[in-house]
Parts: sequence; C-alpha cells; structure tokens
Amino acid sequence: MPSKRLSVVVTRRLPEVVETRLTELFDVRLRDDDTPMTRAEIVAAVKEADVLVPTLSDTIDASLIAQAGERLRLIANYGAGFDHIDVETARQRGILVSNTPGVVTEDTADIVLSLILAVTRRLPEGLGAMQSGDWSGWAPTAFLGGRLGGRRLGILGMGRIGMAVARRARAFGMQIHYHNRRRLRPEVEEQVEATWWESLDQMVARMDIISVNCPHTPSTFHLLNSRRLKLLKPSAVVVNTSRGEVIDEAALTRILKAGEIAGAGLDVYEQGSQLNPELRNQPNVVLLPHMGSATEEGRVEMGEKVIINIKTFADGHRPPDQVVPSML
Ligand SMILES: O=CC(=O)O
Repeated sequence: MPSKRLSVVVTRRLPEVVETRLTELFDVRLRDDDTPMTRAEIVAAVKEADVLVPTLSDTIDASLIAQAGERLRLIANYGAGFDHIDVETARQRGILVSNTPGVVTEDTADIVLSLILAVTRRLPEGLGAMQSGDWSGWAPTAFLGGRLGGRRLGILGMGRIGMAVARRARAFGMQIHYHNRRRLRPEVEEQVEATWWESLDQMVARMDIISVNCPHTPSTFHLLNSRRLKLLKPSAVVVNTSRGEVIDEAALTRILKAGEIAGAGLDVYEQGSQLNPELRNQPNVVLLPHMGSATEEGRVEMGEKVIINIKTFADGHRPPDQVVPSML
C-alpha cells in the first residue's frame, strides 16, 4: 500500500515540524485547535481512517474500537504509555498498536530529579518568598531542606526510565534500590550499584525517597495502596512521574495531610487533569502538570517515532514500536 494514500487522523495538535512531515507523507487530517477530540469526533475518525494517531488524553477503549471501520489497521500512539488503549481488543480486531518508547526516557528522568530536589530542598517555598517579596535576607535556619547525598532511593519499576533516574541519582550520591518482579542481570545492576528488593513492602518501609517508574497496567493499579503507603518512614518522600493510577491518590493525600510522610512530588494524577483539591496548597507537595516528556526535542522525536511506525507499516512491515497485550 503506497504510504501517500494512507489516511491518517491525528487527534491533537503536534509540533509543527511533525505535522508538516506527516502532511508530506500521508493523506493526513490534523487537529485545528489544541483541545482533545470529543468522543464523537474520535468515533468519526476511527470509522474513516487507516491510521489513528491518538495521545494519552484519548480513551481508545473496547467500545470505541468496536465502532472502527474496516480500514482502521494501526493505532500509532503519540506517547510511551499506552494504558488508555485497549490493546487486547485492538489485537482481536487485527488492529496494530504502536507507541514511542525510548525518546521520553531522559527527559522524564530529569523531571524525577527536579521533583526530588523541589521537595527535599523546598524550592517552591523559596520561589514563593522571592515572588512575594517576603525574603529579608540569609538566615542560618531558614529554608532548611534535606541533603540528597546518602539518601536511599527506591525505584519502583527499573526499566529504561528507572535506570535513567538511577544514573542521575548516583551522581547526586544517592543509594539506589529497586523493586521489579524479576531481578535485573548483575551487569545491569552494577551500572548503578542497585540493590534489588523482592518484597515491595520491605523496600517501601526502608526508603527515604520512592520514585514510581513502572507503567500503569492491571497489575500495577494502586501498587502503592493505603496499606503500603502506611509502611513509609515519616521522613519519606514519594515521587510519581508514571501514571496516577499506580498510587491510591486518596490514601496518599490522607497521609500527606496527616503529616505521616515528609512530602510528595507528582507529575501525574489518578483523574488526569481533575486534580484532587486537597492535594493543592499542601506545603510539602510539589505538583506539575504532566510534563515529564515536555521538551521541544522530545516531543519532536516522539513525532518522528510515530512517523517511522506508520511508514514501516505502510511498507508492509510491523511497526518497530508495536505493543502487544503481553507487555501488560
Ligand atoms: O506520559 C507520557 C507518555 O506516556 O509518553
């Protein structure tokens, strides 16, 4: 099938260079305004297109896939996480799904370290004092945070992003611990001098900082549930740049409000942009608007990956970043 004739619908505005390239290669329908498509618009798109390019703000569930037209053959997600796509139902319908792994790794790891620093060194309080004009000069006991060096960082999900976090944290002098269902090969552990914990409970109970870096799947939903969160040390900090659903957000909010842990740095939320109001205005919580992969470079590279996936498919091969249900 010549790629020129593939009809591609993109659900969100993408970086201009990506949109231009898509237009050169395919019969593409782009989004005019920078808002998510309505459900009705996505239904119309899957009825008519060969390829859908959704993002994490679109719900591509079984009922949507059931309405897809005969032509729809590929869902080329713009983004690494694919928990918003029912990959199994797509597979049953013979629709391939791809994502954009790898290119979000380093940028997301940068945001993890930013959140760790922001919480432990009280950066929002410092910024607030400067913005309000309240700062009256250096004082020996003002704005005291905690030193990162020597702290134990527990990485929940030591994949690509987890390793990138570990490399950075090593440079800050932190001790690296991780929990994966399966232990990494010794030579991989050695790269960051990481200690594997088979028991997540035991790791959670002993860490100074927990960074959530596993994907959201049925088996990681509420992995940090109320019971586990209660195991955290009173001085612990929780950071999540993965997906909100991995943490029981209501339980986290309760223990933060009760002062049972030292703080949290969050980039993702259980209800997407519907922020739990109680999380706001907590002095020990730093909240970001899901910007882990938000660099100019990264968002263009994500687009390039989408294009390679579609082009490879158009040339009669499997997209290099195909995702399959067993990856869940
Ligand atoms: O969260 C961002 C992504 O999944 O790419």
